[in-house]
Amino acid sequence: MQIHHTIASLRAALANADRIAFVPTMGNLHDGHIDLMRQAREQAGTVVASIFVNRLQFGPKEDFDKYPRTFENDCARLAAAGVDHLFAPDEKEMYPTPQRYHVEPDPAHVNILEGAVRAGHFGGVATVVLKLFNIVQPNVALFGKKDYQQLMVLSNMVRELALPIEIVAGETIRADDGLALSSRNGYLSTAERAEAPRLNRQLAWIREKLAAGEKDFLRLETEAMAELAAHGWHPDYIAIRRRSDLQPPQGDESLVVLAAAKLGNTRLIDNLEI
Ligand SMILES: Nc1ncnc2c1ncn2[C@@H]1O[C@H](COP(=O)(O)OP(=O)(O)OP(=O)(O)O)[C@@H](O)[C@H]1O
Ligand SMILES: CC(C)(CO)[C@@H](O)C(=O)[O-]
Ligand code: BAL
Repeated sequence: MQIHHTIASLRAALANADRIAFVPTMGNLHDGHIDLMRQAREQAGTVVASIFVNRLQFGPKEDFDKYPRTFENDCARLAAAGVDHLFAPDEKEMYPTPQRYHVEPDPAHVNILEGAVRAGHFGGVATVVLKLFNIVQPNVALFGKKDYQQLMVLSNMVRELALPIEIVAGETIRADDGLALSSRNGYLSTAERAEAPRLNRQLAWIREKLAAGEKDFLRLETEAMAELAAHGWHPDYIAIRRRSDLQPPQGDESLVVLAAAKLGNTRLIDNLEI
């Protein structure tokens, strides 16, 4: 695997690539990331991953400074997964001057759920991903469903800006007890880690109730949040939405139930398609 810290080096290496599959990450890699690399390998002859902790998508009180950085380990995992090129720029390379040109996603897509809690987050994600797309110029890019709203926002960006890139969604990879793998799981204490699968269990409970014909979405959302709160969580939302644009369902659409909640100092998200 070749490691590139500059745009010039990556561009030179990719000059003759035929078809490129790209997986952007913020590092501290786990099996969820590695599954995306595996799918990327099936998509194209050249696989590019990136590691960049993007300041633009973190709020002032969020965990940018303490976000886990495990570069050596990540490189070993990417090489073992058959990644051809790793792009790992520092902040000066990505943002040599303050980033003044920003992507402003559709407010209807970002003023809800994660975006309502993390103001400016999806603008920061869209801006860095568009810039990474311009640097890598992939044919296909892969993102995990764990970050369901991110996937929706980026799919819409690609469509509205007519980027010639196919977006492929990877299923959420979970621990045996159901907890969605996430770099932020590493912040959990032993007791919190034992409690953490309850988030997924509440989503599964909602899915079961819906399958059994329950129609009162608000009751399910409220009861699931109350159950979390009773076990020491601070839920931001549990919401049953239509998959296409994450708005409240109007009729017979395909649904997804999404959740975000804090356990101690750690904020976890998860979702289940219904
Ligand atoms: N459990 C998972 N299964 C599948 N894909 C995942 C999983 N976790 C993360 N991804 C995907 O990996 C890509 C990079 O994500 P990122 O580096 O932010 O990892 P993360 O574990 O989600 O970290 P964080 O704790 O910041 O949410 C994104 O497309 C994300 O959706
Ligand atoms: C897509 C991404 C790499 C942009 O920084 C990040 O939001 C992530 O890791 O999901
Ligand atoms: N996995 C999404 C990146 C973030 O939480 O900032």
